[in-house]
Amino acid sequence: MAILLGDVGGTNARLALARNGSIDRQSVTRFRGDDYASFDDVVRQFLQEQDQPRITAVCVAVAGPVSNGQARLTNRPWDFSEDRLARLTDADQVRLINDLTAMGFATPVLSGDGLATLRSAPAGRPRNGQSLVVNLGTGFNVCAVRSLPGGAVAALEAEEGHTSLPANIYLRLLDAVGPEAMAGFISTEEAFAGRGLSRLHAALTGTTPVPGEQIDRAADAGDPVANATYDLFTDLVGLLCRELAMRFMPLEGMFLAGSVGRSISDRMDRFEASFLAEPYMRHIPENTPIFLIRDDMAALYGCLAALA
Ligand SMILES: Nc1ncnc2c1ncn2[C@@H]1O[C@H](COP(=O)(O)OP(=O)(O)OP(=O)(O)O)[C@@H](O)[C@H]1O
Repeated sequence: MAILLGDVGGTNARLALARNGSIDRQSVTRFRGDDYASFDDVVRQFLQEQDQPRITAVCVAVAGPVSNGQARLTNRPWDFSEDRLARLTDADQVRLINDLTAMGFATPVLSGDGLATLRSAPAGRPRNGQSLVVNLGTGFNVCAVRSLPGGAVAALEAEEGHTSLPANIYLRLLDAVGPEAMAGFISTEEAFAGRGLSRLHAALTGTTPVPGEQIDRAADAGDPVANATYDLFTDLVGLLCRELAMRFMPLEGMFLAGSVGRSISDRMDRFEASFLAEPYMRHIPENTPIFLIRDDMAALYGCLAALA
């Protein structure tokens, strides 16, 4: 008997089994979305690889909006339904949740190697039980988290990636890339997900977009334009996180996540300079610690917590 857990992003899907209240690490498997026509195919293949265990419950985190037991990935044409998953797995209990909501549910259990402190805040700072997960991956989104009595948390759904860019970020980008290239930077997600980093690099080099991991490798190898792209991108992430700090007041911490989020973690001096640049109400970002979620399984922990 096992619980089936899933974390489905625009690029990757991770599946795992949980037994006796904890995730079986051996079972965690990553599937590339491009290799499958549907999520049902991924589930079938995973269960076959795991010798068809009896599934009692399912929770799948999806990178897209969820309502009435249905969900659709924002960055891949896959749809999900609790009823269909129940039929496919024979489980009695099936729950679909947003992937950032899952990350929010995971925040209380992340520790050790799974979490790095990128920026400390004063120990005696005011506390308010609020934190925020900020994911920069194939997509962009946030999850506001509030502690509840007894160690539980409330994790709020949002579609922050589909908000308009703040004016200060828009103007910095306009200055760097010119009006023609600005047409692509229409929303927060278009600027801050992986394709935003790629688009920025393409605009600065005058070439076609390449994946973020390629820009990251070029920057590590000392390529000047890749480094200039990362410097500007990190400045912009700092400005955006200042906006998010004002909107959500996450005095317990802001948790950066996603492959793109992880790739800026060695540029925290630049991040901090723009995070704290605005003098008005600076005490709020100053009192906000910044963490990096390094654990690839974070959303899976959140799925398990969501079934509890
Ligand atoms: N080292 C890296 N540096 C910069 N960008 C990267 C790096 N590795 C992967 N990416 C980019 O990150 C994005 C994938 O993000 P992630 O690995 O967090 O996947 P995901 O879980 O599928 O995303 P999401 O949950 O947002 O849909 C792609 O745009 C990819 O090109």
